[in-house]
Amino acid sequence: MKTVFNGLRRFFHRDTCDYALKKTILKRTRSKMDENLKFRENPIVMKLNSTAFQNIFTQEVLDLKAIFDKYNYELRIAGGAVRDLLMDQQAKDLDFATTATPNEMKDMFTKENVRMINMSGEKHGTITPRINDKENFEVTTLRVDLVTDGRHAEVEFTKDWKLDANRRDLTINSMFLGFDGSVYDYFYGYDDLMKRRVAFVGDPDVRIKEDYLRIMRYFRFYGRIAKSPDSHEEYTLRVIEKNADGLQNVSGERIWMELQKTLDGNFAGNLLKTMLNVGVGKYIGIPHPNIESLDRLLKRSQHLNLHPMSYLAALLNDIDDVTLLHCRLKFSGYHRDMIYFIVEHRDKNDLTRPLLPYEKLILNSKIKQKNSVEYVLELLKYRGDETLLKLIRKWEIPQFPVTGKTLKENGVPPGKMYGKIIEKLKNIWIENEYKQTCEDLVKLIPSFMDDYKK
Ligand SMILES: Nc1ccn([C@@H]2O[C@H](COP(=O)(O)OP(=O)(O)OP(=O)(O)O)[C@@H](O)[C@H]2O)c(=O)n1
Ligand SMILES: [Mg+2]
Repeated sequence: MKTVFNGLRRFFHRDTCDYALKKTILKRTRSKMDENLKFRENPIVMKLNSTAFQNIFTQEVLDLKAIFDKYNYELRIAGGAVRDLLMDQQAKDLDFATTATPNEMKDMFTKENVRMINMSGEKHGTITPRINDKENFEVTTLRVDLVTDGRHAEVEFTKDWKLDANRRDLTINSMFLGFDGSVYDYFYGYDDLMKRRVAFVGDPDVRIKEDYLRIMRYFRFYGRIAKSPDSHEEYTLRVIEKNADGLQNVSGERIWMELQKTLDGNFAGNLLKTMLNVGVGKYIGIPHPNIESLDRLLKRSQHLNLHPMSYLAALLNDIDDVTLLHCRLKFSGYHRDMIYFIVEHRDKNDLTRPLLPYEKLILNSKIKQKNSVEYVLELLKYRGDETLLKLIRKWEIPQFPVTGKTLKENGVPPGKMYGKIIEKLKNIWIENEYKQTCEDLVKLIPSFMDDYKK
């Protein structure tokens, strides 16, 4: 009760809260559950017994469960792993939910000599024990999100599994799995999963306002679950549209993490278009998307297993757009260089030696050769040029025969001249189709030295 009061007090002193958010908070503090939300009285919908399910029981998982049993706390697998196991996929990582509070867990693990790491999640209920000095597990106390600012939540712990399921984003992510294989499903997530339906738990408006990143998660899971590219529920899309501006306060890194997975999955192009249609672009660094160019890309190259960067590149009009997007999403160096590379070189043509521009890009690149080969392959996929793609895949990268040592042995003084002469020799060697040997090229050095001395 004290937590509720503190939450409310803090909330009413916050002038940044908008009206919709206030509504959300009042509703959750009053009834603790979304009003009028239909739920199953008897939540156990089935018993899992698949191989994927049996595979989760490593010694460490069993030892973790034994500790909770010893202290009489309930422990279940929550969220994503349940969803994946129900689709007969291996669970990537296991998130656990428990009736024990963080303090109770800390006491228990301390008594059992289990080390806990990364205590930063504690105020949201997450404790991370390291079992047998081998594996870390995130175990989170059942909770209700009281006050949310669209990114972070102030929480209250509960013993009610249904309330914890209610605060989760999508019905398919709101199930729990007992160690005996029982699947606990309060909000018809199992039915939705079977129907391949992606829906928020209860009112999408409430769920999204609790954490605007859920807009991006919706599209990611749509790609994972849905059978066809455009079977979104109209109401869900309208609510996303209404809330798209909430994404402006979500960090670029988190947005990019979700978007990258979406563009790596099914229906990437369609989902990107739907996102832009509902007005997400402006808030994720693509204020003026070139949809026609994306359509052309999809037509010529969709079957080539495009990299996420190609989809994004198609939407960008020029290098300035790339810079804007990078500033918003904070790409890694590898991704940043790839998207600059594609946009910079996508319009180049050479009809006499069509491979030449790509060979030059690889041989002259200032970035690691392995990366430049990957960028060129993606550029050709982007262009939909399957003939060149095959040729460049077969191309054996020739070794440039001149090195710094060669220059030194031929009397070039160390310093700036080295780089310039190497570059010049390399271009001549490329233009002559790599036929010249080191001896041939060395003969050209004196004339270049004269040029640079002038
Ligand atoms: N914004 C978010 C993030 C997470 N969750 C809940 O927390 C669970 C775990 O989150 P996370 O690990 O991020 O996603 P998963 O669903 O496990 O998917 P993945 O397989 O990608 O880990 C989700 O299933 C969901 O129940 C949520 O409700 N809202
Ligand atoms: Mg997960």
